Amino acid sequence: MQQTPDQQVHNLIRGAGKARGERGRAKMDIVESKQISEPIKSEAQISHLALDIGGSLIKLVYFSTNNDSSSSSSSSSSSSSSKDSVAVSSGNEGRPVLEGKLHFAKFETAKINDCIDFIRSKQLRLSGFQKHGAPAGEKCTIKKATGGGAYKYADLFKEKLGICLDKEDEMDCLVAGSNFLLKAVHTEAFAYIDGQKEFVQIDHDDLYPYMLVNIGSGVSMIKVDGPGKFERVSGTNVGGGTFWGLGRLLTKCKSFDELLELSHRGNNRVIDMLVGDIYGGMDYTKIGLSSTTIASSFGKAISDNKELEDYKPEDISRSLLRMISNNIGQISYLNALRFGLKRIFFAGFFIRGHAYTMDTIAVAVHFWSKGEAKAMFLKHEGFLGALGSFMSYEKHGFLNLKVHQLVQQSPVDASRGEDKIHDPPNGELNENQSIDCSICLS
Ligand SMILES: Nc1ncnc2c1ncn2[C@@H]1O[C@H](COP(=O)(O)OP(=O)(O)OP(=O)(O)O)[C@@H](O)[C@H]1O
Ligand SMILES: CC(C)(CO)[C@@H](O)C(=O)NCCC(=O)O
Repeated sequence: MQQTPDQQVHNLIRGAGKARGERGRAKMDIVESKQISEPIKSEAQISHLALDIGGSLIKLVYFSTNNDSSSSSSSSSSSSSSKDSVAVSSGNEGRPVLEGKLHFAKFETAKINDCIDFIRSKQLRLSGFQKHGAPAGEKCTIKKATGGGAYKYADLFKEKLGICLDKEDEMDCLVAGSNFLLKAVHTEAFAYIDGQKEFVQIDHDDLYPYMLVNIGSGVSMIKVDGPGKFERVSGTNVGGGTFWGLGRLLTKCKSFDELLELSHRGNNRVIDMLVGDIYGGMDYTKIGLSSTTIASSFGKAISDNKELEDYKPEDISRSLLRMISNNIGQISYLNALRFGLKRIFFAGFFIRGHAYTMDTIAVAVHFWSKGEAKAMFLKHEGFLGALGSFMSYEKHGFLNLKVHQLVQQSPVDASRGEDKIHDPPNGELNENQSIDCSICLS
């Protein structure tokens, strides 16, 4: 009988373990590159899959081995494998170490069948762990999953893919994903200042406490005090779902990216009521408001005597984006102030690496904090929950993950003021989102 790629590697690994007199599962251990030796070659790939099924989007993180020697880590001492073969080395105490990448993909939750087809096409459902005590003949592989959809769609995944979703708490996963990225990926965090991205070096000894603001469909504000130590201190229902929902109704846009794209060309002053509109063109200096400050989002629509059709969709989009980003920036700052936090990391797919969104949030935080607090953003903004879900394989002792810093690619072209991110239609994100790493299997 022909074996799946995953089975081939698992068998290979079992064989390698036996040859060294090992039994069953290995313990968790830190994989140091100097411990990697004796490369073993296989023509197989292996994948661990973790999901975050949110109100708007499903995010996937999965590991696959390199099938190209050129992509194996330069920090590893494992010798290169031939093309189409997998570099499998033995780590500490002969435990198998696989060189590869963490890949990222996303799908609209409303199109969950596309996600199911993707998982099927990549054979991602095959790798995993059999459920203990499952009746003979009942094939069910366990996958880590978080987000509300891990509950809502559990039956669908079981029925269509034979996958049992092992649920992990959403806030736990967001925090685990954020801590992991901030520590392991040195080009992860950046500030957005005057239209430029500036990478922020994270001091591992001075990371906590910080505020994490995850802007998904709704918004969660989490005070993070350490690994696994956090409190969700606030949230708001005016989030990414509000922008996309209202924007779709008001502009007839067919996709989120189209709505975002429109905002590039729009002018919010056509619809927003500015301080100057109220004060006859003057600043209100006494309370620190310039004439161009928005006094009331969408306020001009009261008196313009116009119908919706009379406004340009691009102006509506810009006004809406500004209103929501500004509001989130302000609430985040107020919560940071409650706890004396100076650093606020913004994540979630609402941001979408979009210049105007980041600029508005950063300016709001700067303005309200009088420069005391700093807004920062994350390269893998929308994948915190999915990464945290992936990390829980490690937490439960199934694998040990080590990121290779040297081959981590630059996330964005910092010279570009306006980033346009176009994902391929099949949900997989571009190469520079993937993270080179190795995993030590248990
Ligand atoms: N292609 C897209 N389709 C729909 N929304 C998108 C898309 N790209 C970005 N977004 C924005 O990202 C938001 C979803 O972000 P994210 O995936 O982080 O949250 P979620 O997990 O779906 O939501 P929640 O955590 O509240 O359940 C959407 O509400 C929308 O504003
Ligand atoms: C309900 C969740 C946590 C689901 O991800 C998210 O959408 C959210 O944080 N909403 C905001 C809810 C509130 O605190 O008002």
